Amino acid sequence: RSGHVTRYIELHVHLDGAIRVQTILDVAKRRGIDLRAHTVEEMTRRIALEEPATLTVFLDKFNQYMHVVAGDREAIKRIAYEFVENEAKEGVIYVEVRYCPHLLANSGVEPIPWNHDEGDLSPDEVVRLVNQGLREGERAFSIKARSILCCMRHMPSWSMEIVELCKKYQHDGVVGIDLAGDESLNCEANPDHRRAYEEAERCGIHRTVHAGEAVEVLKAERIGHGYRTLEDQNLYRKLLKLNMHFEMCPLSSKLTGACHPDFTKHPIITFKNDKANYSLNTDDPLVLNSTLQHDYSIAQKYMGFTEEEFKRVNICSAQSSFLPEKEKQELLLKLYEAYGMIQSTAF
Ligand SMILES: O=c1[nH]cnc2c1ncn2[C@@H]1O[C@H](CO)[C@@H](O)[C@H]1O
Repeated sequence: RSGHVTRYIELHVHLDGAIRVQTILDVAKRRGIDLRAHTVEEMTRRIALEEPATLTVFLDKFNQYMHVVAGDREAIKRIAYEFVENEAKEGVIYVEVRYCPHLLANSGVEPIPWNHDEGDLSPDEVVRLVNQGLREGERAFSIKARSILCCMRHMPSWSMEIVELCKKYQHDGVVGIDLAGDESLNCEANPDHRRAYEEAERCGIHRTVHAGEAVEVLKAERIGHGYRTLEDQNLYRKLLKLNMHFEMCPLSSKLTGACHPDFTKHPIITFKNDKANYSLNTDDPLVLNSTLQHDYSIAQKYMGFTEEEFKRVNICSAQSSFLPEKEKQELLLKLYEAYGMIQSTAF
């Protein structure tokens, strides 16, 4: 992409949807797991979604590889570390990465996911391993990484445990809670999810939710995607007035079938024209076989984005990040400097 913006913030990306294919192959080999795919190309073809499908088909792709890394301490830490390296290479200076600790554990989780036998890796230790990987990555690549823990729509019984983990690690890398998974399961009002979000609010844990209806019920501060809020103009106007932040993922919205595949008619264009508060994100670069650069070039090529709008988007992202106020101001200052909006304070 031609242009000047080279410093980014990413707020909506799934750690388990952002693993390197080579890492999956390496871990499978070490653990003696037969993947029936031996090269990065073969494995990528197996995982990647290339044509528009449904969210259900999209989420099914995780079945191709999650069993390889789940329950494996070394793999989980490595994934987190390499994730930070990937983000740094893309020019990201601050990222909030999300995942569900229960989906990577093999003990203290009911049911144990991915048909694994019971082991001894608990969701709590998963969070510690991810934190370690992220922290080492931060030091090695000089960027900042925080995490968001995901409740899963189909597993309301995990949600209270997730919020307890958010509380436990609130001052140790975890900045928020999310509700992810298949949106055809219409379950914002599920009492377990609801109780978890109430507890999050009570304890000052920041809240984002995949899908927009959830603002009132779950007291979300940000909305994952939310393209369809445009279909309800009253809701959309209300959210604009509230300065609600929308985490937009261009390529993902097409391939998960959330939006019409014609990017030139994409809802993001309306959000842009209305100068809404939103970010541009990859969502799941592994499953989409994509990069943040690719999402930005889609926005530039098909949605009429200018460098000015890219700057505004990243400033909105920093402002809507889940960082404490002081760190948020530091991050904003970095962006203003990178975008030539103030004189560098370095000298
Ligand atoms: O675009 C998405 N919409 C909803 N759920 C998702 C999406 N991408 C990934 N996940 C789900 O979130 C879990 C935790 O990271 C993933 O395991 C996947 O099941």
